[in-house]
Amino acid sequence: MSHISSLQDHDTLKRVEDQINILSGILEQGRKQLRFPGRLESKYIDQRNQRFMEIDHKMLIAGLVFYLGFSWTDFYLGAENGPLIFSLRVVITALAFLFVFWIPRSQYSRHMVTIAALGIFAIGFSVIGFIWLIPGEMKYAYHLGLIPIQIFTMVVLRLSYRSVLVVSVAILACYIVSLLLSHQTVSDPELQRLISIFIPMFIMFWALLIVMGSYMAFMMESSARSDFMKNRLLALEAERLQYLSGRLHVLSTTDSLTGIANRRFLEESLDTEWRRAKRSSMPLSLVMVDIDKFKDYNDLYGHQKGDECLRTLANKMAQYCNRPADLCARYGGEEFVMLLPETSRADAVWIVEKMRSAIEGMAITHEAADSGLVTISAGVASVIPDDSCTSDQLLSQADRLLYEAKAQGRNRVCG
Ligand SMILES: Nc1nc2c(ncn2[C@@H]2O[C@H](COP(=O)(O)OP(=O)(O)OP(=O)(O)O)[C@@H](O)[C@H]2O)c(=O)[nH]1
Repeated sequence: MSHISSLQDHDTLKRVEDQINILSGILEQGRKQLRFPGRLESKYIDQRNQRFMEIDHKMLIAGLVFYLGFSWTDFYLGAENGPLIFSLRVVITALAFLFVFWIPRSQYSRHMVTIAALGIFAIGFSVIGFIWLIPGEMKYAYHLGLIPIQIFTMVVLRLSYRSVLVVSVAILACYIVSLLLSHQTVSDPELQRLISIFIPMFIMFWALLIVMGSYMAFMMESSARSDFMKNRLLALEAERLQYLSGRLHVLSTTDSLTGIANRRFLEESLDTEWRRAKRSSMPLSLVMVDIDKFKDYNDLYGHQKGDECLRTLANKMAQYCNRPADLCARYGGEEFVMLLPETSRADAVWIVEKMRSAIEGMAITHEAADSGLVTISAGVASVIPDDSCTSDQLLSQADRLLYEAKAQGRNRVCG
């Protein structure tokens, strides 16, 4: 992993941990949350809208069908205004249907709950209008129509207690204003007495329903928000753990000095690639690389310069492992191993020879070496794995060939 990507990873972890701290802080306060800070609120609104679409959208459609279904009363009770009330009901239903299907697909979909609240208010307002249009005492039957609308408000908008409260109070307020403006009296004194008792009772029952409905919505919204926070916290904790386990895996498989794979990772990869090559009957090449006279280099230039040299060479060697399954690992000390799956001996020798020459070409001074420069020796072993051999034998063969390269005078590849 490069230094830059590890910095970016660290930023990711910090961002996740910051969010965990904010959420844990809110949860620890134990207060009921009705608005989250910043982007958390818009995430919650997205989730609430999704839920609204899954359940309440269908209820809106059912409610509208029910509203339209009551058109028979318009003709039955509306007398000469019957056709007008019916036409108004049809137009309002058609407009509402248009909104119900268009809003979720439009750019206003984020505000669907608010728009639904406005729609329910409009339906309630229309019933108050119909009360004005129904002649005589029959209009009182329409007062009852406001109660299903109140119940519908409480059910459909239950996840937004503000909407329940505002829509319910607004419809009730319009109803009371309409009563005050109409000053209607009926000729039968007995009926008038009944109505003068019925209306205040009706308003009281309605107000009670609003108080209960708003409280229920308040509890449901705060519990939905608390569930949202807990789920979000769990998701963030999972993200953090995933990051940390990934980081742990990188640390446990990376050589800390050079940043390339370590011996443990090489052994895991060798095992995997061995089995893969065996299945596909493809050649697997393994290269053992050793820096020439590295002890003298350390003695001459010091251990720190030696470390620097190891890093430079490791980087260079990694550049010759181009395919996704190729691997360059530090095997120990100044020894490296390259694993080249699906690569024949000839191809592997060709790659390693190019690498050896490139390292020599880097012209790193090494006064104790015959050439005066830092060089490498390498042994290349290849096999098409089967049951007659093991990966350890492949390693031993590469090691033997490396020593042959050393014996032949160093700065060469044997394969
Ligand atoms: N600076 C540094 N040196 C290391 C490290 N690991 C191993 N070495 C040194 O690498 C040297 C390896 O020396 P030898 O195995 O004797 O071989 P050589 O001097 O390279 O000689 P040949 O292999 O025969 O060419 C030792 O002096 C180790 O101390 C390391 O992490 N950093």
